[in-house]
Amino acid sequence: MWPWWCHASNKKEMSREIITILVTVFASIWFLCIFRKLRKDNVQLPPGPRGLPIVGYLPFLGNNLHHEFTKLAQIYGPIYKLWLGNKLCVVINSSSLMKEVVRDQDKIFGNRDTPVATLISTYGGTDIVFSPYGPYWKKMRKTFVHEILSNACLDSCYALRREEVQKTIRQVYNENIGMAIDIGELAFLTVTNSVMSMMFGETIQGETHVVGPEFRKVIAEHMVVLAKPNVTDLFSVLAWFDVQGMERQAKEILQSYDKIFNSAVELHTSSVAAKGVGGNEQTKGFLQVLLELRDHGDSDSKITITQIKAMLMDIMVGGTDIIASTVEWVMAKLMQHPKVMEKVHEELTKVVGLYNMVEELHSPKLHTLDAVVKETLRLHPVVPLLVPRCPSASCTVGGYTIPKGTAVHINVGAMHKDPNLWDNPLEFRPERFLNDPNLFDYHGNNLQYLPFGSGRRICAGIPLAQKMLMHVVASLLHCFKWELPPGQVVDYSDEFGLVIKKKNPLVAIPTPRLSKLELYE
Ligand code: HEM
Repeated sequence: MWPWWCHASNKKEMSREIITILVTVFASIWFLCIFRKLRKDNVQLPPGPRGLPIVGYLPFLGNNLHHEFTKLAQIYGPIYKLWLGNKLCVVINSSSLMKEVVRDQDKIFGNRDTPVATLISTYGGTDIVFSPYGPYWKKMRKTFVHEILSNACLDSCYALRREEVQKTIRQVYNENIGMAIDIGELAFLTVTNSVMSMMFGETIQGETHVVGPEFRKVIAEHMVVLAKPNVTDLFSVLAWFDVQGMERQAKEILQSYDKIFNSAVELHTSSVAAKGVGGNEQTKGFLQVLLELRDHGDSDSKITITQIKAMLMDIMVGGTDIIASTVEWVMAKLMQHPKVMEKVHEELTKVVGLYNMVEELHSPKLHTLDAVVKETLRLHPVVPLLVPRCPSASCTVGGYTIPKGTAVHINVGAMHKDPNLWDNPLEFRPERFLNDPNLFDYHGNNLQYLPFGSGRRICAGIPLAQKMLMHVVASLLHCFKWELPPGQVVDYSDEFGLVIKKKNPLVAIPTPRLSKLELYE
């Protein structure tokens, strides 16, 4: 049940609740007006559960939105609607209807449905994920893809992420052999440190320990704010009131990010001033690349400091928890399927060799591991409802009207388990990705498999995500054998949030696997 219906514990909260009640009365009148208007206009909305007056289906949803949406799909079919407060939500569950949204009408569905706290915490929605479709978004995305995720930039930062993966391997070897460790936490630290290292580059490396722990705390708080439902978004007349205090929280988070980014910019500027731009031979981080565009870019590529910070924030949010959770799911799947684990180990021995460490250049040859990662993302897509879209004009999907401004959830999680598309959909069978390796990739072309979304708003970070995911998983598996602690079984319960995580962390015991122990040093 939703936390904001809880009783008030002090005067301030009581007055908030009185305001809420008053405003809810206005909201219900407003809701009835909309409802009448839709009827009068003869708009045919998709079917869906009725819910209660005023609050709609809100009290019945529970916390695990992705499971609830999939259950409702079994009752109401490939497209259905729900009223959450006076917000109309539509859930799309089939591949053919997803095509209508992300391909046939991709431009109309190019906007996001952005909650108010999200808008505040992302520099007013000026980042890539939440900015509306248009010239501003195009420029931000182009800068990100061409400047940050270009092969040249990613190759030049390889040494930085490689160093972080090796640090993890060293740490596990020196401190954790024979001991149970939390794989999700290990992956999160590795990935966050790699991303921070690439972001700030060698110029301020060594100083990142100053911002490291603080950064991790802010990201964790931000994830909560991005995922938590806010009553203000569901009753538009509440827009003036911060009933749950989430807008205040979002402002605080933004201030924390800003403090960290400002100190990184200062460190960078003083380091460049000390060494001189020409004399600086060190690897450039993303921040330096972007600051150079701010200072020396032409009218097309010039970028403001706020845009830089918003972009860095997307990299932190997109590049840390999502990759770390995927690593944990992959490891969980392998722990439960020892025969597949054996095949992956055989492949690593053959391609990499027990006298070598894994390098990113090995990834294209690790076909079995690639299939394991793909199959894991089919069964456990970490962003199963994608990032909600919002049509910029009223349109038709599956013969039903989707009014302008509706929040549209694309239920990739349900589609990935559709028995009409997949044989034995609930079984873990990586070989389905091995038969024809070109049939499924991460680029959203095959509308049967969309872990990174599809269309214009597809994940912008795929090249980096793919590199890091394969390198981290392959390194953990190549360097160690992993076993569950005695008596433990892998459990697959999950928790809804911006990223779907394992509810109970995967804990496993490593033993060394390499033939040359110096490699661990
Ligand atoms: C396993 C890793 C990842 C997964 C599964 C993933 C998944 C997704 C999904 C499902 C979306 C929404 C797509 C849609 O609405 O169609 C998205 C958007 C996005 N992702 Fe990722 N992501 C990952 C890693 C990353 C990384 C590493 C970065 C950045 C370095 C990143 C940056 C972004 C950005 C900027 C967007 C917004 C794109 C836009 O709106 O134009 N992601 N991601």
